[in-house]
Amino acid sequence: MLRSIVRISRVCQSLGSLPYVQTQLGHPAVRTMSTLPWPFNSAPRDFSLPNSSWSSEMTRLYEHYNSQCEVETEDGEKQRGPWRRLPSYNRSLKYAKGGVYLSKFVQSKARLFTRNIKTAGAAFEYVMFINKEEQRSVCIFQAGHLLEGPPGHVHGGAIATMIDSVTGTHATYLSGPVMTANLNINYRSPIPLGSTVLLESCMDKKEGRKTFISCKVTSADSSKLHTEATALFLSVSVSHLLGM
Ligand SMILES: CCCCCCCCCC(=O)SCCNC(=O)CCNC(=O)[C@H](O)C(C)(C)COP(=O)(O)OP(=O)(O)OC[C@H]1O[C@@H](n2cnc3c(N)ncnc32)[C@H](O)[C@@H]1OP(=O)(O)O
Repeated sequence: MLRSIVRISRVCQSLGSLPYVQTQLGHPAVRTMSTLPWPFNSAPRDFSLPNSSWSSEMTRLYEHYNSQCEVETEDGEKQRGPWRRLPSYNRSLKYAKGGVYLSKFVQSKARLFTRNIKTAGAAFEYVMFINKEEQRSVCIFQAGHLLEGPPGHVHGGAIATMIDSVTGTHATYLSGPVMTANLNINYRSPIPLGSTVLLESCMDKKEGRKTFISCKVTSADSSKLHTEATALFLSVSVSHLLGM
């Protein structure tokens, strides 16, 4: 028991020195793993890559943003573009530095809420891109049949979940470990089940520990506003985040 506690505290220290977000955003350790061929490749499945459930609209938008993650210079050289795709796992803690040990002790059966359904396309299909310079993000979201609220339309709680996830990821990217303190949502028009929508978030301001983010959900062609939200995130310590 004592040994476990010592191990947990060491892991917490190493996590504390590493912004939590680095895990989600392609921590070098994850990249190294993914370069090894199978069966030595123990990298987790990245849930934000295209799969057969994606609609043509979802795929088109993915390709639009993905093509801007790497651009070609006039000399034909490739360089990083304005956007960056964020990988997404269903058990992020396990893939943090030292997290493989911590995940054995902390909620070992826990899975990221939005990534916990195995059937592709059944619930939350999404991919998120960040534009660091413009401090904004975009998420392409396709709502599956398990997210029904009003007949044929997406449940308001599922929309709130996506807004919290997108603004929360964005705030984490900007400010390190954070928790949602306040989330304010206006539902303007229902989202048809199975449709692809865009969630666009931008940072409004940062004041000390507070990061203010706003977000809007629109149809894929941006012509229809579905939902608007503002969110406040407070920077927290890693131990607060893990409830320790
Ligand atoms: C890559 C990662 C991907 C992540 C994606 C998923 C993201 C999902 C994010 C979540 O869903 S987090 C889960 C839902 N949130 C929670 O469970 C948070 C529960 N609440 C808390 O843990 C604490 O209340 C909290 C950390 C938010 C704040 O507690 P603190 O003790 O750190 O702050 P404190 O109460 O001292 O307040 C600090 C400042 O914030 C202000 N504040 C706190 N709560 C507020 C609030 N709700 N509304 C407005 N202002 C608030 C407070 O007035 C004060 O302002 P001033 O400094 O100007 O005086």
